[in-house]
Amino acid sequence: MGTDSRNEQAKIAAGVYAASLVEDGQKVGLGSGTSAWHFIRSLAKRIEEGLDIIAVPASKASRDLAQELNVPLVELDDITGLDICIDGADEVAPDGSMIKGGGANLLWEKIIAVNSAKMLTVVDPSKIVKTLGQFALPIEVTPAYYGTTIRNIRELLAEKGWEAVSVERRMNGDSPVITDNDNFIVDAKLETITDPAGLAIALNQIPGVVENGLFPAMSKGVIVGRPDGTAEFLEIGFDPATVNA
Ligand SMILES: O=C[C@H](O)[C@H](O)[C@H](O)COP(=O)(O)O
Repeated sequence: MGTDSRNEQAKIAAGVYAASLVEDGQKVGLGSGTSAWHFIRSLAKRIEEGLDIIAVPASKASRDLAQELNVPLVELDDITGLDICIDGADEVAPDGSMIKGGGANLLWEKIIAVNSAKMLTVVDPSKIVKTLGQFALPIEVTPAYYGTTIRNIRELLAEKGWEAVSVERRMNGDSPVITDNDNFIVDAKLETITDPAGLAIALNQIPGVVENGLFPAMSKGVIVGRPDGTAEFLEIGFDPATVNA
């Protein structure tokens, strides 16, 4: 089995495990990305079997998938918060801090995460890290004056001593990647991210930055799937060495 296919099997296992944790009557946040979509598929099967929940999607793609699978959707604005939200991550550290936005979704995801009583993360083992920062940090910015915003991001990082390797607008061939909110994504590759909370706050002070993909200490538990179809629930404070051993 190739690495991609092994990771896919692991993501399916994490999604199935996560869906088994959802309880009748809950209001559920549906994350985005390939791992979260496996969760949505598995949740849809449980709904077919009688599970009674309502859900809010964290991206247009997740909304489309949920609608196709007859998952009952409501507007977040019409309810007061969610019981649980299940989402993927590009990196997750032992304190529950994450980098998200590898698929250009982060703004709806963050709104949903902060309005959920509990956020759980579904990943394959490759996403578990000791310290965030191998993955370039996605930052959603307005198209208006994005070049100036990128310059301001570079200046902020230099000023704070957060060594940046590169800060670039994300492209898809010759076209900029456009988010669900018609914004651009800027990917900031840092040497390492030692202060996710401080960096997240500082980035959001820059006019033109809509939101960033740092989710500091937000996850309340990590479900790691494995290529053999098993999955493990990691409490926050887990030892990353045991995951990739
Ligand atoms: O923008 C995408 C989201 O933040 C995803 O949850 C994240 O990129 C992880 O996606 P995947 O499960 O496909 O690796």
